[in-house]
Amino acid sequence: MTGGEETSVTLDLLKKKMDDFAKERDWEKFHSPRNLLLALVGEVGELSEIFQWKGEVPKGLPDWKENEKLHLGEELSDVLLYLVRLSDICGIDLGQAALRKVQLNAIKYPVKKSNEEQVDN
Ligand SMILES: Nc1ccn([C@H]2C[C@H](O)[C@@H](COP(=O)(O)OP(=O)(O)OP(=O)(O)O)O2)c(=O)n1
Repeated sequence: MTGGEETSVTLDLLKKKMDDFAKERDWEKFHSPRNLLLALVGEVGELSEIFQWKGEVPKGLPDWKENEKLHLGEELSDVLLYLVRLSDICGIDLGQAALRKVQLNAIKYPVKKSNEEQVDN
């Protein structure tokens, strides 16, 4: 189910691939923040359609056919690629921003406190 030659995929590599893709087609004019956001939301919709009406599905999707998983990978990728591109076009370092957010989450939800909350619930 691999679609590329790269062994290590980084956000920077995906950013570069999207930039090359747009430049080669002279599509940079279409990749405005608003257009990319709308494209991203559209792809989230396509991703949601895959799960729509299925009810809850077990982790790992053991009963799914290979072509269904391939399709899921494609829609997840569209979401990721537009998110990476939107971040780049907005001048946001997505990797650094996400790392910072993980740290903020840990401060907001300390381990001990969240364990106590689980017991309370
Ligand atoms: N102006 C565009 C159009 C497409 N893409 C790239 C990013 C996405 O990864 C993918 C989206 O392509 P489509 O709009 O053809 O969407 P799908 O691949 O989901 O096809 P469909 O909507 O027919 O299922 O192509 C892009 O960067 N800029």
